[in-house]
Amino acid sequence: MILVDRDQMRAIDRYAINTLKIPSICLVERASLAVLKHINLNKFGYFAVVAGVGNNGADGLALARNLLARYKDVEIYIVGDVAMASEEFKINLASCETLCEEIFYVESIEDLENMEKRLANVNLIVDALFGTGLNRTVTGIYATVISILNNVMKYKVSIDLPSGLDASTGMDLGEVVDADLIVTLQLMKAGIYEREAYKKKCVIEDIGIPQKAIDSVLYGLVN
Ligand SMILES: NC(=O)C1=CN([C@@H]2O[C@H](COP(=O)(O)OP(=O)(O)OC[C@H]3O[C@@H](n4cnc5c(N)ncnc54)[C@H](O)[C@@H]3O)[C@@H](O)[C@H]2O)[C@@H](O)CC1
Ligand SMILES: [K+]
Repeated sequence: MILVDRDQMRAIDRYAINTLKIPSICLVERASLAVLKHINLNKFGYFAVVAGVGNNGADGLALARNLLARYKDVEIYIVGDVAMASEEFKINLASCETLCEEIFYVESIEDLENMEKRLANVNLIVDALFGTGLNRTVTGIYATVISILNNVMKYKVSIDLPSGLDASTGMDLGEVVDADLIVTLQLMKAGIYEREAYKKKCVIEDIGIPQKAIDSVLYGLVN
């Protein structure tokens, strides 16, 4: 099995997007469908997607949109400054706004309390706060959100990485989402593999990044 650290995975993403000209939004869509594949829609009908404003959040919003397209109940919680969001996030948010009545921007203590209360009603929480972009300790509102997710005792699916886990070392960067299932994208992250508890809950899903991107970044192969 190929293991990649944070920098390697991000370089592979960049190679696929910049050199192989695969639109980033297509990778995000593939990521969302890869996660959807692992959700039992007969068992779960009421979802919360908790999203940061990077591309992990974009994956989460694309998943929310795909769940909404299947007439599922979805509440969306956004943590972070939307003005600073990635393009892929903004595109998916615009679509979610047309489909979903329940988009909550989590900024204040009242917002956190409201989120905690409402999460008691959902069946499944999607963790789309941080993926490979996480590069420092989780503090402040993000740490509180992760504590709430862990306290509500609902089934949790993390996209790419449990938010708070260092993709390279497997160290906890503060609070970490206690995921029931991790759908990691394209390649196994060294940080997940390091931690038995996470590794055994993790599946790897192809999102269409060509082998050429992997060979080029990991082995310096170019043709
Ligand atoms: N186009 C792409 O690059 C792709 C990205 N994908 C998804 O996007 C993820 C990477 O996305 P991003 O690079 O946007 O990053 P993330 O969405 O993982 O994180 C968002 C941002 O949070 C900030 N951040 C880091 N540590 C923080 C902390 N402790 N507290 C607060 N903010 C913090 C960083 O500025 C980072 O860019 C992957 O894990 C994967 O889920 C996939 O959809 C495949 C394609
Ligand atoms: K995540």
